Amino acid sequence: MLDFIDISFLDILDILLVAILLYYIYKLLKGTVAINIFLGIAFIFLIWKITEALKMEMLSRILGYLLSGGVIALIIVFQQEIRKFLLMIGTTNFSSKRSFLNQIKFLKSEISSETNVTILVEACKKLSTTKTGALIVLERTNSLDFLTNTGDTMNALLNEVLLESIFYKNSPLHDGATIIRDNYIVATRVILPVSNSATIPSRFGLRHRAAIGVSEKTDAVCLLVSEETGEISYIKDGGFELYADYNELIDKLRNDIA
Ligand SMILES: Nc1ncnc2c1ncn2[C@@H]1O[C@H](COP(=O)(O)OP(=O)(O)OP(=O)(O)O)[C@@H](O)[C@H]1O
Repeated sequence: MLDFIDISFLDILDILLVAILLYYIYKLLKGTVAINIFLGIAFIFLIWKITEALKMEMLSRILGYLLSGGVIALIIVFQQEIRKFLLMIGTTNFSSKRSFLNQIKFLKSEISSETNVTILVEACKKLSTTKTGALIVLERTNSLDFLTNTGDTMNALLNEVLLESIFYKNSPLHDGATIIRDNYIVATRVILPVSNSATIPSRFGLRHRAAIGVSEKTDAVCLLVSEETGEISYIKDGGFELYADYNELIDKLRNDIA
């Protein structure tokens, strides 16, 4: 009687993989209009499965044709998202680049690969007191190469004065975002994808939307100094990470990029 509860290991694996797939799709579409299209399709799929189970031949066949024929339409509608999805999967380094580097640290003792978080926060504090706008993106496991190409590449060891001078208002490099990989500034004047999320309060402009955008599309985290208020924001996973003081911010950063 309880035959239907007979769940094998492969069933659990199947459910787990579908859950991971759905999570990635949700992460990709969160805050965009595409999420409504996705929910619409999921709803039609659910109805189709119910009509199939209830053996409602005609309706299930119509919905089946609609869904199978719609695959091509979906590829066209979601062209951008599919591209980003593949990029996200393709650039996810499951073995964690940093832990690998840490393991072979003894081979390159004089070169530090770990981001110096204190330098970052000290630079932001200085920029904050002068109300100088800044947008710093910290690469994690997803490669940001597709973004660095939109700006000027450089290869400079992270340095507080250098960071401050990049964002200095009259500097030719101050516009756009600066990308940090390990302990290096690898690009400046980078154009980030802007978030369309309707939940971002209207007082936040493009700088904040760009920081949220890149943290939605990739696993990068951002430090942002507002030109208007001098406030330092820490952005992660498409949202603001709150912190009580600078020490907590440093701890959070260390945790997230270690
Ligand atoms: N897509 C983008 N990618 C990277 N940087 C961007 C992007 N859009 C805007 N910026 C940066 O943000 C600056 C404009 O910020 P804006 O005033 O619109 O933002 P804000 O969120 O209100 O921040 P602030 O509080 O500093 O004013 C631009 O000069 C540019 O340097």
